[in-house]
Amino acid sequence: MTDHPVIEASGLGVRYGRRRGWALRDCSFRLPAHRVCALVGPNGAGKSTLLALAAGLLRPTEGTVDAPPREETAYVGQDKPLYPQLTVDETLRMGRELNPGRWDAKCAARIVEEGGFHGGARIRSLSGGQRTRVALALALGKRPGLLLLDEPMADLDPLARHRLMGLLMADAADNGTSVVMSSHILTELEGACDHLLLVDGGRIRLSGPVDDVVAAHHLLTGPAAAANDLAPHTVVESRTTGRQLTALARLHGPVDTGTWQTAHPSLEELLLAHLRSPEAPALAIGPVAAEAVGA
Ligand SMILES: Nc1ncnc2c1ncn2[C@@H]1O[C@H](COP(=O)(O)OP(=O)(O)OP(=O)(O)O)[C@@H](O)[C@H]1O
Repeated sequence: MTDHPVIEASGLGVRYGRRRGWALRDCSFRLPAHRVCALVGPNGAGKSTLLALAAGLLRPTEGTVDAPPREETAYVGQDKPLYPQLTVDETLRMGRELNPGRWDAKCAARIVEEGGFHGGARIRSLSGGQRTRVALALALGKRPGLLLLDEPMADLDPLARHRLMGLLMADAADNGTSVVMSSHILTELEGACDHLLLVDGGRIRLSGPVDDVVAAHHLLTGPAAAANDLAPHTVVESRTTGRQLTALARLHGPVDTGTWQTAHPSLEELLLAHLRSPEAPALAIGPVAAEAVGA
């Protein structure tokens, strides 16, 4: 495993037309190769835009993005474009013909077989979740170095999602695939992803290895009257219930453990706190271009 980046962006910005605002602005980050990166953010944050840039489907309005060439990249967007008149088997055959020399027929067939539908079924007769499965089979069958997934599991039932996620992660680990996956299902990301990119309002809010980002935050619980104690720290979010205050913070020195109970947040707690506090200072851990680094 090496730490060279699979995607590197510098001052990246996208505007969909002159009269529109910036969908992405001043985004600088490095995503390490051979890792699974979670791309998180509210609706309209810029996640799909970022994935389309990495896939080479969109050109930046400003800045640069370096990513592997298209033949080494598989991209599964939200609107999985399959040919409705083809059967599942014909679709996989097309995958093989389009990817000579690298097509992994076994892997693609396994993903489809787990769905329990017939290879002779026409794509148009499949449900949304079943089509997602075929799109993922096409993407993984390509044996990509970089797999870009835009909310891949959104229309799968919980069991199918759980199984497919397991298969995807095992396959990525076995083959050293770099994965970037956007998702709104925060619980799904915990344990599955080792790198994090949180985007909000077109800007990078958090970036770095998941463990390091979590370790950089503390959940503090203490008396509301002692709120001033938190002044030296970066408070992402604080809430008061009666006389008790709970805060998610990045500490810049010791806290009085006689007054404050401290614990590390779960990834979900951390992400929710940042999503509720879009004005909190950004944090970048690891090698990134200087402009992405915040408090
Ligand atoms: N083709 C387009 N033309 C014009 N504006 C667009 C286009 N695609 C995206 N946008 C705008 O760019 C911004 C970012 O959209 P994007 O789809 O990247 O967000 P997202 O984080 O993927 O959202 P979601 O979670 O809802 O999928 C939004 O304000 C959106 O309206």
